[in-house]
Amino acid sequence: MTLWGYCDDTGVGKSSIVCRFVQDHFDHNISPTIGASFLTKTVPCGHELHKFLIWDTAGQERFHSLAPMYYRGSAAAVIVYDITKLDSFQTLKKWVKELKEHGPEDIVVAIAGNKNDLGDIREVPMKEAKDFAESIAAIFMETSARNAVNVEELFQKISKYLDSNESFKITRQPPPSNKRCC
Ligand SMILES: Nc1nc2c(ncn2[C@@H]2O[C@H](COP(=O)(O)OP(=O)(O)OP(=O)(O)O)[C@@H](O)[C@H]2O)c(=O)[nH]1
Repeated sequence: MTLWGYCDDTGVGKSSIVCRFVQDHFDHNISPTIGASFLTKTVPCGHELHKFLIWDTAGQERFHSLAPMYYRGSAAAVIVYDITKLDSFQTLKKWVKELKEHGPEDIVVAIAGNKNDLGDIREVPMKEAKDFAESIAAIFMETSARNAVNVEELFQKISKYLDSNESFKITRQPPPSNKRCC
């Protein structure tokens, strides 16, 4: 799975979403990603465990050319924009186009409108983003890594979607006896 998104000034919150998902933690002073970070998390899904192998890619423009290295081998891609930055939503559309043209044919696309705790300075209406996601058959959720809103749910939704699709590539592991694991 690959996460990416881009915003001119501060980041859209990709690393913060992954940090919330993997460690249930939010760092106000998180550093910009250089290149990409790799993290894993195993979550229960029905009677199985799903192991997420996550590439958190850098949003800065100088790293854009590296993106194909990460999405080419991915079963799913989460494209993140910042609901308070219209330009990040416009950039998301460019990434969707690139993914459709150069990404794996069956890649699952999820769109996350992050920072929804900042709704009072919102620039991207939720309906516009939802309609766009529907038009490309993508999963859509507004999230807040800061307030832990919809982050777990986003990954659960992707997990369920991939589970219902025979061609998914997330590693399956046998569940341990009576034990939940993360
Ligand atoms: N209010 C609010 N701020 C957030 C949220 N998520 C991230 N941030 C802040 O946004 C800034 C950028 O977050 P990052 O997680 O580094 O963003 P990124 O997309 O990984 O950035 P790059 O690594 O540069 O691509 C940081 O100051 C975070 O604290 C959120 O849900 N709400």
